[in-house]
Amino acid sequence: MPGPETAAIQRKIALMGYPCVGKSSLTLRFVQGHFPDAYDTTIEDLHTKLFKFQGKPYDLQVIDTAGQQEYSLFPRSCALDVHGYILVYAIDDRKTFEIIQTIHDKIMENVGETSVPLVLVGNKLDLQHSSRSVSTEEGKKLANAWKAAFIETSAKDNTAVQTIFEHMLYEIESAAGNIQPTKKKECRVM
Ligand SMILES: Nc1nc2c(ncn2[C@@H]2O[C@H](COP(=O)(O)OP(=O)(O)OP(=O)(O)O)[C@@H](O)[C@H]2O)c(=O)[nH]1
Repeated sequence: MPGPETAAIQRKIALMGYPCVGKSSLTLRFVQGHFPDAYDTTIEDLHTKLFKFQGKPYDLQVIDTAGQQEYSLFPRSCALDVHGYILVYAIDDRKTFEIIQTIHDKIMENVGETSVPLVLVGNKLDLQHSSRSVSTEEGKKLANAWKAAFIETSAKDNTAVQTIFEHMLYEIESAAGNIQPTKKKECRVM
């Protein structure tokens, strides 16, 4: 006889960052497995995905936010019941990296907890040889200052996209005391 089914663990994750850094492309790559070929400005989308992490089933809700500029208001949907934040910049666009600090500060102001699970993502890694303008070291340093995980990805080439969400769940579950950190916290870079 089959055993009782394990209920999926529900976690809500928000992607934030300047417009055009690839938040929707990363989300669609992860949720639907493809790279959209047309750019479509996001108002705000909520996606769901069943995902297995460390042998456990997760029911993920992924909020793909409208891109935030310097003076954008903090999205209300990101203020409540969000377990972790994925902050995205594009490695070929310095402005998107500079603004990620402002977005980080707004998260801290609005969520009001000292420790918030965060993953910093440098997207568009496929452009690293032609037009990189933010170094890996700079990304790593910022993530260290925030005590966040760090990863460089390409939604286009499907480089390390799933790893973003594994890092996110690791940050969420270790902050909640549900898993033991395996080693002293450090950046995980692909
Ligand atoms: N080269 C490259 N282009 C990418 C990558 N990810 C996204 N893009 C392109 O960047 C543009 C913006 O992508 P989106 O995913 O719509 O960006 P977004 O951050 O969701 O944008 P907003 O909805 O305006 O906030 C599109 O033209 C994508 O094709 C990537 O990994 N590499």
